[in-house]
Amino acid sequence: MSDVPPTLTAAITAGGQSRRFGTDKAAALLHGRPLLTHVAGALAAFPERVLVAPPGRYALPGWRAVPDTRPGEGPLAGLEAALAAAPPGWVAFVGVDLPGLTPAYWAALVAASAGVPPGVLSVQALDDSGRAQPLGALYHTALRPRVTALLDAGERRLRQAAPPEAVRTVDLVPLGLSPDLLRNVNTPTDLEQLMESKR
Ligand SMILES: Nc1nc2c(ncn2[C@@H]2O[C@H](COP(=O)(O)OP(=O)(O)OP(=O)(O)O)[C@@H](O)[C@H]2O)c(=O)[nH]1
Ligand SMILES: [Mg+2]
Repeated sequence: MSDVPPTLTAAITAGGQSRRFGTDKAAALLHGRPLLTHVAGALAAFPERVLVAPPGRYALPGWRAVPDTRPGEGPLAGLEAALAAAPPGWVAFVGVDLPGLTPAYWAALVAASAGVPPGVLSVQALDDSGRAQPLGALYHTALRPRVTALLDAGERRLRQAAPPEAVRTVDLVPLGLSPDLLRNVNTPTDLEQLMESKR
């Protein structure tokens, strides 16, 4: 069965506390729709869709709810749960606070994952300062033992999930995509600024 393409999985990590936002930012409205709905909409074409969140917190039709392996331990722990829940292959991993990501953004990352050497286990877009973005990125399920070992050792930074040599970066600009897509919402002010910029 080695000629069957591996399954693409979309995973939204939504187990955060929104401390900086003040209320649950997944439910905050942008252009009349919750941030969670924006994020999910961009990933609707993925054949597998999982939502890593506390049981019962959100109802997202078409998405399989998966509990955290380590509740409250942050997005790196959310990635561990996502990689455990996904069939072997690439996982598009995103938070609730990246409402600007589009199907074209994800298609660019998926295209960049095709034919990478076996050592490449993550595909990450470059932001407007040229830094690879670990949230809103692809991770291969082969990273799962590494992520578990990192968490066991006390690491909590998502950026550590893949070592630099295992990351394929994607420059969005030559693809006609704006790094502005990566603007994320941590505070109410961040959301207000997104509302002012047109979609
Ligand atoms: N599954 C899971 N997701 C998490 C966890 N902590 C944060 N996230 C998610 O990771 C994404 C980015 O995290 P943050 O921007 O730090 O969100 P947050 O932790 O809710 O907000 P702050 O409390 O302000 O840091 C969001 O989608 C969060 O819901 C967690 O423990 N488990
Ligand atoms: Mg946080």
